[in-house]
Amino acid sequence: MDMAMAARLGPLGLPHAALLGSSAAASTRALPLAPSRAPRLPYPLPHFPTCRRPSSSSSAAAYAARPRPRRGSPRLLAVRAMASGNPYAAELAAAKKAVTLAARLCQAVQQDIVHSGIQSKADKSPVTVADYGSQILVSLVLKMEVSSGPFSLVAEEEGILSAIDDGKSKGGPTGRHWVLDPIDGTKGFVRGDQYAIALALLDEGKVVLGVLACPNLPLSSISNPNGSSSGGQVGALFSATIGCGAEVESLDGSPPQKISVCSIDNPVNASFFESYESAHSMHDLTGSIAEKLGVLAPPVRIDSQAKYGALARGDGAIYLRFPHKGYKEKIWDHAAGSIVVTEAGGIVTDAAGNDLDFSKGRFLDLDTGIIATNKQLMPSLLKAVQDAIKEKNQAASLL
Ligand SMILES: Nc1ncnc2c1ncn2[C@@H]1O[C@H](COP(=O)(O)OS(=O)(=O)O)[C@@H](OP(=O)(O)O)[C@H]1O
Ligand SMILES: [Mg+2]
Repeated sequence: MDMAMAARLGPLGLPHAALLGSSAAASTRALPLAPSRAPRLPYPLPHFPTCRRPSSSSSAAAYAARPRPRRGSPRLLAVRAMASGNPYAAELAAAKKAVTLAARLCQAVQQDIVHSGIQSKADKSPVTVADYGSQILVSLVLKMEVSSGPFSLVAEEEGILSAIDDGKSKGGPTGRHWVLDPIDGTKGFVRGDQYAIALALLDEGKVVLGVLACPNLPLSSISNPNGSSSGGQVGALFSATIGCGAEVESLDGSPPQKISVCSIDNPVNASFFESYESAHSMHDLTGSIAEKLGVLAPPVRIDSQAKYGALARGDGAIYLRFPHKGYKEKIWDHAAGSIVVTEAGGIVTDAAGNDLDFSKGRFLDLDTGIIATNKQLMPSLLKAVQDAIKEKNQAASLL
């Protein structure tokens, strides 16, 4: 993000409110929800990964002429999984469908919340409807589309309704577990700002797939709002599968585009993302890290894992997250976002430079905070982080 753009972010500490098109009228569309007649679901056109498509023209012609089963059928998913060479292709397609559908529900509810001004009242029921509704939709779609083996879902919302009891799984180092945050960035959602539906798959303790639906994030870079090639389209779907790279497409189903983190190697040209809520990340510490590193641009504050998506496509160079003492990070707040960034060529670690370990159950066991950037900036970022933490601890010990 350049300095001119940073200066346009506005004086109220609400950079994304203006920049990211966060007014409900501009950024959300009232899309029709699923008809109640299950199991017919209004799926968007599926897109499939392109890890190893045939490259020669004759094999491409044979590929194009292959017998085509009914769109969306389990057999089609299996055939495409084999053709693409991506062992998680069926799961990826199902995950994209699931979060796209959940995003439609959330968009409709957010529009209602913002229009009715309900966010200022004590009544939390619309958020609850969207949260549980999102989880139920994702759970149902995954169960319908990915039938092999036992179904295990680690999700933010546990219990309450028997229909979402699937969210009670504890995760862990063995087997496959879906990891879901049905609305990540609830505060942003209620404010009418950024949020995400974040879904990942753990296989033997490793994140192998992640999808992030960001209904209010512009499809093109937020670092260059004037250079938009997507006609001001809002609503981005990020996805990544281990070893296959990361992609972004519109939530309306445009063809996926490969994405990669920025190649900035001088912190002077870097910008950094952090939590919108100061209760979720220590803005004084992140400010000190940025200063030590030599970052000149002010922080770009965005709710939810939309930050990981924006970082993965190079809208900014660095992501810093330092919760206040005692907070335990949950796996659903980072699983999808972290694989989108690493598959886009970035690095995600804790404050000590360790990889995030998603095999320990519902929580991440990590040192102090989470940082992400490209390979060029990571060594100096780690040093700045450690220096800033030391300085903060020394100052605290003097009190
Ligand atoms: N006290 C505290 N400290 C740190 N983190 C917390 C805390 N409380 C909640 N959370 C989790 O933060 C998730 C959203 O945080 P983000 O940083 O992504 O967004 S935000 O800018 O703060 O809104 C948020 O996600 P959702 O609960 O899904 O909205 C929480 O999982
Ligand atoms: Mg969350």
